[in-house]
Amino acid sequence: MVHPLIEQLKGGLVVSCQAYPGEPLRHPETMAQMAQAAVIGGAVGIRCQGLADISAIKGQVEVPVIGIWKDGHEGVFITPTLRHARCCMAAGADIIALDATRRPRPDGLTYAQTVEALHAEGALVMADCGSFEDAKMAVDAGSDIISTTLAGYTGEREKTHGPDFELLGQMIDAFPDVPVLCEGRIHTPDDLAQVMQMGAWCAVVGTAITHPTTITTWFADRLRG
Ligand SMILES: CC(=O)N[C@H](C=O)[C@@H](O)[C@H](O)[C@H](O)COP(=O)(O)O
Repeated sequence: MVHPLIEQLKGGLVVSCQAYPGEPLRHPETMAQMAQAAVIGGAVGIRCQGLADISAIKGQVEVPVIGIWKDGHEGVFITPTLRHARCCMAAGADIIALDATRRPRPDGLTYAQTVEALHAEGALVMADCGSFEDAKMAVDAGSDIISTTLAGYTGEREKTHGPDFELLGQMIDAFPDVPVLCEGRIHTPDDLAQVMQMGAWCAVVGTAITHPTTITTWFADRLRG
């Protein structure tokens, strides 16, 4: 049985609103404004980072919020421990996304133990996977959603120019009973249409909608040839 909150995301676009450390837009109110703007444009959900951003965004939008807490930048850093996940929950996230790779976690728990503890506390868990093997592990652990988020970032798969269509297809084929979300390098409406046509439950778009510095480089680089 798919939870009603996850059902709400079906067939839709989730917009990731994140600004990175040191960037001009890194402020909870700014991210909350970004999230509101995305919802007005048709986002059915928001993904966001950090406890302050999660609570600021939850205070402004009605759509489900997927919360993460990035701590560090190497190895397991997306909601790396049970403590980080619990804090995201307490900040108001409706769904907690976690690094769902097979790498060791800083608190010594396995991914499955982390999911079990979170489920016992009533949380919904999204698995940020980097490979098919990760996805299998995440499904076995009972994840509520599995996603291609970390494909191309863990050394297990090549970083494709656009979304990792191959991994997405493998996940959709192998796990027909689990919602499979496509996230990572969806840069155009055509990419989005393609992943949804392949059978993704929903898709997350970040950079192409909410990261103006990168979008600017896409244009400015053309001028430099
Ligand atoms: C690998 C990693 O750390 N991904 C992060 C996860 O939250 C974000 O930096 C991405 O922006 C997000 O996944 C959306 O992807 P894209 O920005 O490519 O649409």
